[in-house]
Amino acid sequence: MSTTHDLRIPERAEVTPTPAPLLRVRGLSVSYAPPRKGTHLGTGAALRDADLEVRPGEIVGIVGETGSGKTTLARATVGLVAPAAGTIEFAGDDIGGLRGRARRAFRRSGQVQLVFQDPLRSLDPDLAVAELVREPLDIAGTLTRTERQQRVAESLHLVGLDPETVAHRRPRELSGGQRQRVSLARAIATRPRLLFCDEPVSALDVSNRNLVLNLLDRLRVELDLAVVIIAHDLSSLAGIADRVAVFYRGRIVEQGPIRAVLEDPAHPYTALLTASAPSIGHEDRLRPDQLRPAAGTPSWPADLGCVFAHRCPFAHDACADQPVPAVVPQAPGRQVACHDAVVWRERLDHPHPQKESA
Ligand SMILES: Nc1ncnc2c1ncn2[C@@H]1O[C@H](COP(=O)(O)OP(=O)(O)OP(=O)(O)O)[C@@H](O)[C@H]1O
Repeated sequence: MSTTHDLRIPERAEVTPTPAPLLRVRGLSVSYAPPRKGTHLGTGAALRDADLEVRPGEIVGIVGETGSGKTTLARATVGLVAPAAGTIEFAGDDIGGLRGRARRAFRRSGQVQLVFQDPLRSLDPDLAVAELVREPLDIAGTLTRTERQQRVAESLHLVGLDPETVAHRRPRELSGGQRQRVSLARAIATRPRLLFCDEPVSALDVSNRNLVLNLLDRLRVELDLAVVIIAHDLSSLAGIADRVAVFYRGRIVEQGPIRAVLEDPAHPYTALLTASAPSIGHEDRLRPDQLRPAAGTPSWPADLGCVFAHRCPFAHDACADQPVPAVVPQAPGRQVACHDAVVWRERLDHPHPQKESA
């Protein structure tokens, strides 16, 4: 039996004004392969029914395990893959619906840039740093030759590299941290308003990680950038992101202000992530073993109901076969997709009757 819980909280009397979103993604689904005959749109999609907003000057973290659809959201936003459903608005314009020449023109404008995961693979090994950073400006075609040269030098300075030292080097002649900075310089050369960084620090050692994360924080202020950081682990986002969206199997299962999400996760998967990362969360956080299904728990199909049901210790029949509400407002700025959002915690104190008698 399914139980429904009204998690809506009353409107607050005073609402702090927030700037209009720069990016507004609604019901976005992306499929790399056409849907199989007789199946609904979402089946097999890399991203399903995603809602996300990013405001100017904000850093939003997106976190989830490999293959959960994080990069797909970024690729759809920069126009590298067309949505199967849903809308993508950038600065009030519908960019998800752009096709052909219009889509290429938007990409060339460089207003939204994506820093790829692996600079060694994404940077052309035959080009020198100055050419790599200048290339997006050549493609945009809006600046003179002199302006482009100035912009290349400015962009390298902004990421902490000395143009004189690195301009003529090839990517293989740089350290991992320097290559990451060149990727960033290339991405900011067009002065984008929104930057997606795919795993910007996963290949770096701890000291370089902090340097690059601090650099992103500084760039967002100096260039009034909105930044989306894609990460595998919550801990690399904890000190830098304003908000976080948690992905699981192509769905956003929870999002909200990062501190609130880390300290009081409303989705069992987020709780499992925080429980598994001792450096974040708080003293009362749950233990991983409390958030894993007991032996003998049925293996739920993933496509019909909740994508996390097969790993969720609190799953019941409705989780297996009833669509999860896309968003359940639960607190200001927070959204969670779970049949039993928040109330699953009560089961920790009052175990399910079937389990007591087992
Ligand atoms: N070009 C592609 N063609 C076909 N399938 C793809 C393609 N790119 C990604 N996928 C599939 O789409 C799903 C989501 O992939 P995506 O790269 O968005 O995940 P991710 O969360 O970014 O993973 P990772 O952390 O490993 O980068 C995965 O099942 C992946 O195999």
